[in-house]
Amino acid sequence: MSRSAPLGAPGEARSVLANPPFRRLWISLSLSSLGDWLSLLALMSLATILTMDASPVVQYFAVSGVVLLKIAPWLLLSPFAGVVADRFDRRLTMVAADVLRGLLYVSIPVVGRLDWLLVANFLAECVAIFWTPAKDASVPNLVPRKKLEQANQLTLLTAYGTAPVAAGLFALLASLSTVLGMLFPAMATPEADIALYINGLTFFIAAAVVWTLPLPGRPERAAPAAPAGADDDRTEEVPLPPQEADPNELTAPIGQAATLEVPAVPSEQERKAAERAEAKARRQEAAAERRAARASGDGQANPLRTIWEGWRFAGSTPLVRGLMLGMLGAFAAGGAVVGVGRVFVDKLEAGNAGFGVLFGALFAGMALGMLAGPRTLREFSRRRLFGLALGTAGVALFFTGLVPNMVLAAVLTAVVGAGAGLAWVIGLTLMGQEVQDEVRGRTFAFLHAAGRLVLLGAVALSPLLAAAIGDHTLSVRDLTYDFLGTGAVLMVAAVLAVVVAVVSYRQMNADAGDVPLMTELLAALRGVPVRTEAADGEDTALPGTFVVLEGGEGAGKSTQVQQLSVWLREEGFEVVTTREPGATKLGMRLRALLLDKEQTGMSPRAEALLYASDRADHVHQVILPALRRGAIVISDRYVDSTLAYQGAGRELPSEEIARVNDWATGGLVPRLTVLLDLPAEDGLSRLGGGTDRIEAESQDFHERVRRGFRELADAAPERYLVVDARESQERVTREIQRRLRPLLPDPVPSDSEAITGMMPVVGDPDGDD
Ligand SMILES: Nc1ncnc2c1ncn2[C@@H]1O[C@H](COP(=O)(O)OP(=O)(O)OP(=O)(O)O)[C@@H](O)[C@H]1O
Ligand SMILES: Cc1cn([C@H]2C[C@H](O)[C@@H](COP(=O)(O)O)O2)c(=O)[nH]c1=O
Repeated sequence: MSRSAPLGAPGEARSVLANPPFRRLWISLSLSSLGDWLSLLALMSLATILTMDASPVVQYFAVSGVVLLKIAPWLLLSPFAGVVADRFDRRLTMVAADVLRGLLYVSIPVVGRLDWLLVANFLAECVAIFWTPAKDASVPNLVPRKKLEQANQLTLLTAYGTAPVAAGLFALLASLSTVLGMLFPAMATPEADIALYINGLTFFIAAAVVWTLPLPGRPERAAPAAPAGADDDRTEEVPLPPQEADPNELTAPIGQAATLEVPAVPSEQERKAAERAEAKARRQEAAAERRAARASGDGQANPLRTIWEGWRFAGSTPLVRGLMLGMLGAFAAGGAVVGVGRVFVDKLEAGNAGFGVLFGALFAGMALGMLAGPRTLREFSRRRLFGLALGTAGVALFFTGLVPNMVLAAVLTAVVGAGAGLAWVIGLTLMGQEVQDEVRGRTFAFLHAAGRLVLLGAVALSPLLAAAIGDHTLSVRDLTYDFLGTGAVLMVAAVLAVVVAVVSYRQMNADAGDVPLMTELLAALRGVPVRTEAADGEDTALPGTFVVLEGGEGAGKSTQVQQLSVWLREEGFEVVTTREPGATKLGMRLRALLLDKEQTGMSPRAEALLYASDRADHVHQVILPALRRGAIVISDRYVDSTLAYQGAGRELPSEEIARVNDWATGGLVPRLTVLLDLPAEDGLSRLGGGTDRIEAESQDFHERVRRGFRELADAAPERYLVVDARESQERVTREIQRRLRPLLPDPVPSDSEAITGMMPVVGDPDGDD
């Protein structure tokens, strides 16, 4: 994930709010949230007042009915809401939803009956279901990616920060009820009625504000015909004539499609290549149109299919899976707290005041977590922080349940709130960044639906569980311990939160590089970065697969790169083959310098830095763009070559080389490194013709290089495949295929035909399939 400056300083909040469209959305969200909380309090109070003469059971059901009817629609309608958010004009959806909700809330005091209160409350919640994913999915359309975290912090701050404001407002209205009753004699319950009118008004204002937002008419859909250009600003993809190319003209690695500035007077070969590329683009465009028509029938996509796709997506990437799991675990734990919280406080003999304190501590903690957490841990990996925050909340909750003491409970509840708030803001941010616009609405809708289901289940089951466990007093000699059923439920919820935190941490940390957690945490607390952008967030969630072939001279790397690329393209993948040094324009110049035998006396450090410099450009220009669009990148040499040649060969300290290269590459680590292992003598004897500056080094040097490579592979066997390069070429290829196959993504999705078709096949300079 990119390092966006978290909120916490006024300047940071201002920088997000300086964006006028987001500022307008935020104002409308603040108003709607304030209205929502106010209406909850007003409806519960109204339900109590309207059932004043009924039995306590009816009164209990009336009040809890308000809450249940707020939750139930989410279970029924959420999936459809996601489709609406992804298919329809999000601005219109939000405006219509705000107006409808405003009308419904205003109608409650006008009608003044319990049955209509419950129905209108239910209907308003049904409408809110369509509003929420439309809003969630719109935020990334209004703010730059790097500011998403701040934007989400602000919207969450509003969502929860307005709760105490609404409570204060309602309390004020309640304390003025006598005066209000005199001013508005027609109102039976002036504070609740006025709260509901205010609520209605906030929704009308919100609708007017949203109407002014510059949201796209319909959500952006991925353009299947031009995926390669989606991430960068290239204008034209032209297949290169690989080997004959003039190094000064080309910026691409071997056999790779690259961006070319078409020369004013193109050569015959370039003209043909451009014609072929144009013809291919036309074919791809036609195929994309056919696919789009097939997918949408008469322009209308099948909603069930779209829902299914959204559902499948939610579980298809470790990151989203980890996030979903973590957030749902948090809902379950939160539901248990809500379910037993009031009784728990009673058992501590703290009554309503105590409940108020815990309520306040939770919200204060959440605000602190959302605001200060990302700021304090600015340098910490967001993927790791999510699980860590959740785990911290779980541990605090465990001790809240274990130690039945009101003061301690208040402090620990604040910690629970801080952890939950931090996890929530990070979770939403990561989802906003990682989930494609096309399915973002559905993903958020599923999160809301599943979250409410889990919440409802936890709220309903936790009191039963507490009752089943019961309260016990344990005595050991003079010591007694009150073991509360409610406390036990909190501990169970805490264990669940910790387990979920660990699982989601592991899922999301899978690609996050190998910086030890404590090292990173301590560095982050000191404000020192130990990770770089590529090692975290965005770049580790890259859809592509990065594979490197390493080995000494003549080991067969280029041969295997070629074999693998042919195989993978046949399997339907987009493949980018590349090499070091010399994959970019700058790299070609560096290569010429580095391998020039005339270049005598180069210092080992300068040599290492030049290779690292070539690599930095390579990663930035070639590797990352390809990985971002989902390609399989196969590189002939990478960081290990510097560690082996300049580290072991030139005897430079390997930690220093690793550090420089970590910085140069942004921490990008290959998914698999294949080491073609061969005695130096055998490899050198395979090379015909003259030698370059490095090949010309002594046999001792090359033997040290070989040992260097082997030590690297031995140290991290899970990331390496070591192959005996004396075996036949075919055998070596088969061995690599066997190891690589399980690491490959699913076979190409139906609409990526255009992607694979676009890439030239190695050995086929035409670039045609
Ligand atoms: N498994 C093998 N057995 C025998 N010869 C091989 C094998 N693999 C490749 N060769 C031959 O060895 C020579 C060097 O192969 P290749 O260029 O693929 O090696 P390389 O590792 O890329 O070399 P360099 O160090 O120059 O980058 C070529 O002539 C190639 O045909
Ligand atoms: C990436 C890298 C390479 N080298 C050396 C190894 C080779 O002798 C040449 C590259 O040429 P080839 O095409 O792979 O034969 O450069 C190095 O010393 N350090 C590196 O980081």
